[in-house]
Amino acid sequence: MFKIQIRQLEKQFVKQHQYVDVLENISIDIKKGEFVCLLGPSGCGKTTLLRILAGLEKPSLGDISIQHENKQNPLQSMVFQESGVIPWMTVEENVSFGLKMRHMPTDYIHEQTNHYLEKVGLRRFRKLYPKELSGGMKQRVSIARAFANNPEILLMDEPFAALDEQNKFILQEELLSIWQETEKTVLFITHSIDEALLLSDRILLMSAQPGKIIEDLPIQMQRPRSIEQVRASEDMTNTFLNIWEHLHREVKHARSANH
Ligand SMILES: Nc1ncnc2c1ncn2[C@@H]1O[C@H](COP(=O)(O)OP(=O)(O)OP(=O)(O)O)[C@@H](O)[C@H]1O
Repeated sequence: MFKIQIRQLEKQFVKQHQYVDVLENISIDIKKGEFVCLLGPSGCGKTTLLRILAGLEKPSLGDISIQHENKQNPLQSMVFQESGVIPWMTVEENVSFGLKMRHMPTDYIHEQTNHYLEKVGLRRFRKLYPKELSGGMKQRVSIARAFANNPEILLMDEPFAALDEQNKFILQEELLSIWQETEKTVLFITHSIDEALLLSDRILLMSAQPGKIIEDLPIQMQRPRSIEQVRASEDMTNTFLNIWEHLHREVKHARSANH
């Protein structure tokens, strides 16, 4: 059963009075509970694809469908690179915001909020405001809020890109632990090959603009994975090099097309 189906999706934008093809012939099937990473050169349309799935942009052509199993749940939640926390709300209020907006029962809001604050290690900091938090803590708030809202799918746009390496590893582990518990379907954009190898069931590689899916790589290494295991595995090293060469080629191709 596919949770997300994308069929022959195309997207054009008008830039300086000209049509620009940003996404071309994108067809993707994502199973329920899959963790899929999108990896591709800068400007290839990853964020545009996520924004289309979030309902923030319309496709120029093609179809998307997200299976809405429980109509009480929101269809999707999005987590951005820059923290999407609301500055005048405490940590706790930020996490419970979506649930309150949907008028969920008070007990359920408390339960969900406490559970996810615990999962991301923020229970002690529940009364703090975003200006009192580090970058890593703010991203934890965003992740807790996204999962607490119990969406059908999670869309994550480079959520850890601005974090230092240590914080990144800790948040990746926390995210995987929550994902395994909730069995949510996740579509995750990253520029980091290591991150994609650590997190993914599948990596979708995109070409330079106009963005097309040019490889669909299953990552079969057993979980839980640590970055040390990923680096020590010969299979993963080969996949890393394959992706690296692909990105290198695409970036060169994009540069020569621009000159
Ligand atoms: N609203 C818009 N109007 C016009 N052009 C846009 C708009 N949004 C995005 N674009 C263009 O579409 C292309 C793809 O942008 P997008 O942000 O989706 O790429 P990306 O792969 O996510 O890039 P990065 O990895 O650098 O974040 C870029 O050339 C961008 O300038």
